[in-house]
Amino acid sequence: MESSPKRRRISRSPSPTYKFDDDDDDYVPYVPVAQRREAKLAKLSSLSTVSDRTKAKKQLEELLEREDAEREEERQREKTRKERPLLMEAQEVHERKAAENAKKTEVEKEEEADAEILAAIASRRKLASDLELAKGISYTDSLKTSWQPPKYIRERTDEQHRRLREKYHIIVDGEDIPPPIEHFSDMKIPESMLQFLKSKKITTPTPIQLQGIPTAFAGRDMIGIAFTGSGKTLAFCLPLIMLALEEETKLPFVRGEGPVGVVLCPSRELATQTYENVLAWTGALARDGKYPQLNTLLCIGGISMGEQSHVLNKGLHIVVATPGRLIDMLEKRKFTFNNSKFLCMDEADRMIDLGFEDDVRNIMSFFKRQRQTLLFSATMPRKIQDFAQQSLIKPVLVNVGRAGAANLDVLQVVEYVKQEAKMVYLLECLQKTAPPVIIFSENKNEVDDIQEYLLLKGVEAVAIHGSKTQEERQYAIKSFKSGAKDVMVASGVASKGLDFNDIQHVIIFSMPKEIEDYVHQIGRTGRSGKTGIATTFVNMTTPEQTLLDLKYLLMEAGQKVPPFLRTIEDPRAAQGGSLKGCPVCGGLGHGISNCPKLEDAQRRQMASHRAADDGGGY
Ligand SMILES: Nc1ncnc2c1ncn2[C@@H]1O[C@H](COP(=O)(O)OP(=O)(O)OP(=O)(O)O)[C@@H](O)[C@H]1O
Repeated sequence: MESSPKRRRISRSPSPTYKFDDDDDDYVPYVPVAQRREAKLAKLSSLSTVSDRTKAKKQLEELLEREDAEREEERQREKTRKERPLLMEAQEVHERKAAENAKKTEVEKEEEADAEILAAIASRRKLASDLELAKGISYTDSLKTSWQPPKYIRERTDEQHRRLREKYHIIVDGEDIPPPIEHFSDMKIPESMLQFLKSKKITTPTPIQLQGIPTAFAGRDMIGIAFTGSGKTLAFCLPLIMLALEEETKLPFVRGEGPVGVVLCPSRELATQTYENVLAWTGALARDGKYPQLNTLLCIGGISMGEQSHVLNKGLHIVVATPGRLIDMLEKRKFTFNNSKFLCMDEADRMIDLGFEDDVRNIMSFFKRQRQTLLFSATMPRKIQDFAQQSLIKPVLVNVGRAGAANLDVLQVVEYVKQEAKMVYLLECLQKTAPPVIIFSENKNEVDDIQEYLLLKGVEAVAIHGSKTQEERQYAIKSFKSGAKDVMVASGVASKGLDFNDIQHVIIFSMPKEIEDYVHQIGRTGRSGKTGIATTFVNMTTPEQTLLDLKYLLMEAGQKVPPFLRTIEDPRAAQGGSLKGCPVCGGLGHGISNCPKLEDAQRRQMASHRAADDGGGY
């Protein structure tokens, strides 16, 4: 007969982690109470003297009485537990919680509510491709590249890297962060590229470049946050160009092959601008004669792909795109991402924002191998950072200045101007500086009205907004960039990330509701180390919360706060609430529960659900 499993010893060499031996040394078998009593009595009878036996018997009786009393108590507790209705228990929990809550300060309550909303947002699906999500694929290591910093930089201590970052106000987070590099020449960039950058007055890396370029060259996923106009475009394009160069040099691309990577932008204008930069930089390399020509495709709505068929007829290295057209091209298999390994999202917060999220996921599904993913923006609220972090592999966060903070090279002036006086005052305002000037309005009709008014007054103005045709938008940008037109009137959406030379003055005709948009708009001036002015009109129609965000932003940037803004009270301060920045939009004047960005996002989401229900979709 087989021996009882309890007694069986498994005779194999012991594993270091698992114990197959059931004969545990610490094992204490259960002995019933009656048996224990008998054992104790037996022990008692073995005592030699009568007095010893009497004393021990008394002790034993006391012990047994105590044990009986304890058991009876436990039985009673169990009985009441079973008999008490669940509702009563729930009521008690509720009362206990209410009492605890009453003890909490307003700050704690607000923090708890914020944490709950954040947790709800964070529970969204991971930003990974549908394929990866479905198959449960997740990579654990960053992409390997052959690049490494020069030996003398590799030999520096962590403390030296830390001091350098501190000098440039760079905050980093992540594992094994590549070192910051203060000179382009130490980044192992081809000489012809260095010369070209020099000819464009780009001689020393900006803070986001000196930490961001080595990070990306090292193959690391990254979240890059830096002020408007601080040179983010070079920080993400250069790594892609170098990667493409390496691949092309190893084995030249032929028709149907490529691209190596893609830069995704939220607007056609921004994509066009980035594309032009990539063309200039790759052109500079090819002119050198030592490097091959890299081919770049601009993939945006509103332009005919036929125009670019010459690019598709060759091997393709880089694609700069907006999401919609890119998905269309990938679905039509004009090219594939089968061998692509680099994805960068410019203005990533906008891109990940509700609405674009599914497009991004869809685009990721076309990648067939591990990729390096970079996210860049001037404003990157904590919500997006948290969400994005889960989608990247060992990401490095490079943050230059508080996410969402304004560029300190912009002098911010806020003026109270009555609605009906705005147009007339605008003319006066235009006298403050020489052109070029950009005027922003949140409303397309207002953009048209302002342009018409300025044209009537003899001001050379062009206008750009979402309802203009692609030709009209291109004409406006071209004539403004070339200096043929002095003033550009633009809707907020069209403004993000556009880099115009030496804008002297930004006039915000209608203050955007979301403070992030304000930061992007004033960021069209004060670029690449130059200073600029931003004048913003506010009045009774501006929501008080927006004014509060503005007040705090001005205070943070050390700007003058006009008296009418100074008088606006923060309700959170009155309630003793917290004055931290909103984790969703970065605004300093409100908490998450009344964030305008969240409201807008929810509205957009509901609208898209409605459209989908109607069989529409977007
Ligand atoms: N290292 C540098 N030194 C001087 N100028 C630079 C440097 N890097 C970039 N620039 C210039 O600074 C300007 C702004 O750069 P870029 O458009 O990349 O800024 P950005 O950070 O992307 O801004 P935004 O957030 O508004 O998109 C460009 O005209 C660019 O040529």
